[in-house]
Amino acid sequence: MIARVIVDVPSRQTDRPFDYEVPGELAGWIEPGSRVGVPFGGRVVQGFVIAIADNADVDRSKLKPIAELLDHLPPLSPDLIELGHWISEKYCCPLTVALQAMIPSALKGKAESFVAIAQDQASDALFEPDWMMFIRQQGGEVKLASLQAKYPDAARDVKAAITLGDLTERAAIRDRLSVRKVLTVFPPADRESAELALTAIPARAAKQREVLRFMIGQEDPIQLQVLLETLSTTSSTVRALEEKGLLVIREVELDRDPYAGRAFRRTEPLPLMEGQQQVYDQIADALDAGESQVFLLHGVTGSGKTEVYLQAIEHCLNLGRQAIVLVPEISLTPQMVERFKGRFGHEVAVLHSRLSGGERYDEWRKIREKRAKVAVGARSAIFAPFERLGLIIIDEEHESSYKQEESPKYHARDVAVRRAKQHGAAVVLGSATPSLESYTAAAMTPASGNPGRGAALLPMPERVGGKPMPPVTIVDMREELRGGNRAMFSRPLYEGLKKRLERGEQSVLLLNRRGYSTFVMCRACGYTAQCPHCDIALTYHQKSRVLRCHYCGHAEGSPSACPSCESEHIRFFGTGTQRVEEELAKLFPGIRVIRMDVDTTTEKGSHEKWLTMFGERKADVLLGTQMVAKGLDFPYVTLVGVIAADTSLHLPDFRAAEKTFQLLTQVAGRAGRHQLPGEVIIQTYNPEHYAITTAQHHDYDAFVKEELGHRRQMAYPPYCRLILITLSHEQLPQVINAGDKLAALLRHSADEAGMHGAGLHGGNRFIEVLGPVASSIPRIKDRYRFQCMVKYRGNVDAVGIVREAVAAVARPQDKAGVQISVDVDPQVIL
Ligand SMILES: Nc1ncnc2c1ncn2[C@@H]1O[C@H](COP(=O)(O)OP(=O)(O)OP(=O)(O)O)[C@@H](O)[C@H]1O
Ligand SMILES: [Zn+2]
Ligand SMILES: [Zn+2]
Repeated sequence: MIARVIVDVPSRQTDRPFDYEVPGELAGWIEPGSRVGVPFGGRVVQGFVIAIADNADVDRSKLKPIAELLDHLPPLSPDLIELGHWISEKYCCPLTVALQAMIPSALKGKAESFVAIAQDQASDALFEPDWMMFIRQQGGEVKLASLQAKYPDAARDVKAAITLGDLTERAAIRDRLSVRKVLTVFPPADRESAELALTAIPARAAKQREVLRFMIGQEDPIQLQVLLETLSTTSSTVRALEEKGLLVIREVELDRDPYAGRAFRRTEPLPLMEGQQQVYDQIADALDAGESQVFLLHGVTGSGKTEVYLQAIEHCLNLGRQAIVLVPEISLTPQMVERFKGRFGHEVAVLHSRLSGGERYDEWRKIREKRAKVAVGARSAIFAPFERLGLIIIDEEHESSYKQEESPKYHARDVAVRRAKQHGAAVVLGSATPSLESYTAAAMTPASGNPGRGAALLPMPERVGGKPMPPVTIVDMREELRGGNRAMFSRPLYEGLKKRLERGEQSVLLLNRRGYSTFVMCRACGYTAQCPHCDIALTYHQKSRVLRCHYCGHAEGSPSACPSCESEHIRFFGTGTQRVEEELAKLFPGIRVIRMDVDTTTEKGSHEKWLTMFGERKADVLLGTQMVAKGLDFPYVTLVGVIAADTSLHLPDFRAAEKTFQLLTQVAGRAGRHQLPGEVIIQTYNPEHYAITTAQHHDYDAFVKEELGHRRQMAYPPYCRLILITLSHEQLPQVINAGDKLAALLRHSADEAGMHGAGLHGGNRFIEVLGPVASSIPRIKDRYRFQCMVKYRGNVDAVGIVREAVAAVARPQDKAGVQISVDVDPQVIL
């Protein structure tokens, strides 16, 4: 039997399967998806079996055997392997990179060396060195690392022993983490005879009696440590009972449950509102039909999308299938998790990056071992290893965080559609502000009947219970300035906050973080602190008083005088949110403010802590960045204020207006969701910009119409697709050279395909190559960066053209060569 293995050596030359012999004893265990250790280039590396074959492509006698099998259940299934091929093709990355992205990082093993005493080495206690005795004591084999640690002076002897063949060396893959096991005590199986034995225990062994009596009355096994603490006894007492055969102590696999000890109040399905019911029925029909179908659920904020998700999932589970729910990392708040745990209890596995590696691994195992039926998580939860997937929900589908920024640069939305096809599952993309890509795809297909290849649009234009959308006031900050107000709060926002304080209601304040970053500036000469390795300003961290670069991690102390003009008028601007907080305290003495930004939410569980506090009305204002804009549902929030709406409008990104509109609409949606009516105040310097005026009127359609006009004119998505190619090198001429070469190759291929050239944007099929130009951050980590952009439309294999051109320019063997990275459908263009 031959196994085709993809080795975990991500490079272009190794991006193909290698054949290995399956040793007889592993034949029954190895299957496609198995994780194995294989000899490769003189070491042992991890790999995935992607196929089993009878015959090898090469001379079979030359094949090496698989060294080891790493898990008893293969972590990947054939459908995930197929998905991996698709990702590697579509997003231009090695297959191993795509496969690695699908499994928890705990399973990214690394090789470890072991040394063993050779079979024919007889024991010679008199003359054997200590280290040899040590290996014998350990059962004949030890980790090389532990031998090195214990006998640092023996290196020469050990090496000699290996050369002579007295010791053999073996490599194996070790996982970063393993299953956590704890000693657990089991109650006596036969309680009657245990009662008898109890009477036979002598009175002086009172502790033993107490433990046994306790265990007889115990229904479930109990962790040894807990037992010892409960009865304040020692393990020798329990061991004594074990020796008498009265109790059993065994190692039991433990799940590191991040939500352990948390009681989630069970919720029942709510009777659906009419709008919800219509949407639900369509999704349920698709689930019943078991055919893959994509829906775009366009529901305004507070329209009750989550309840529709919950009931659709319930229907899916009743059909014996499983469901995945993706939510943006930032809104994967306890409030959100609670809603799913509250409905489906233990059947929910939660996967997000704030869990430790071990916790994430255990949640993943719950899915793998069929103990969980619903996975709620961020982007990578799309790979949850379910076998019969029925439903995939992507909440806030417009969020750019669904696109992974490092390789594999996949978009979870596109992967979801592909996975759903494999399983005959339904996909529900939900948003109050759908991305233009999804919306145009859905708008072209009718909501009922056969939706063909696109998505079916499911509108929910009204809030639950007919509650009105909150009125939005736009404040022109230029007018405020002309009127003599130079503060960061306009008069209407100041009045609004004051009123809320008087009434004991709550406010949410959003600071659009981008552009408001923290920096150091000299007031005398205008000097700003720059990273010496990247062409970008350093960020000031007030807590630690250091200047840090967000791209390369460079850190330095903050200067007390200007390095450029030696003036002492150098100012450190704290984070925008810190400044707002200070201002609030000045204006409203005694005001209780919760500030949520990167600085206050790094600690584990801090999100939860702040939101719980706010929910308990222990604060008047929740102030924060993007993270306060999404998903929150608090009944006493009656005012939402946006401090500066336009900081994101002028970014060099064709999606700037779309992102601004989405953010404003989302945050406005936090107000007046329950009994109390809400109000929204947006401060801006661009009051007539359509992204702001349409957000004011909650008018998604008007925004889309205007924005699509611009996109069509400039030939940007959704009117075409993009591939961004970034080249980098430490030497500027090298990057420029490689960039020119790459662009020339791309243009040549495009011409050959007969489709190159400007002015073709009107056609149904075109491909255009832009650049090379310097990236908008021209240098990161001492590497200069240039980029080319490929725009294309229609039935063109642009990815194929790019792949070939990149392969021709890049020399992967040459580590010092120009690095080229390809981003298909980029979300961030920097
Ligand atoms: N059928 C229903 N009957 C009564 N209340 C409901 C119903 N459906 C939802 N709700 C309530 O309405 C409120 C808003 O619902 P939900 O949070 O699901 O809206 P949403 O569309 O997800 O909003 P957003 O996009 O703003 O997060 C919640 O408090 C929810 O409990
Ligand atoms: Zn830097
Ligand atoms: Zn200066």
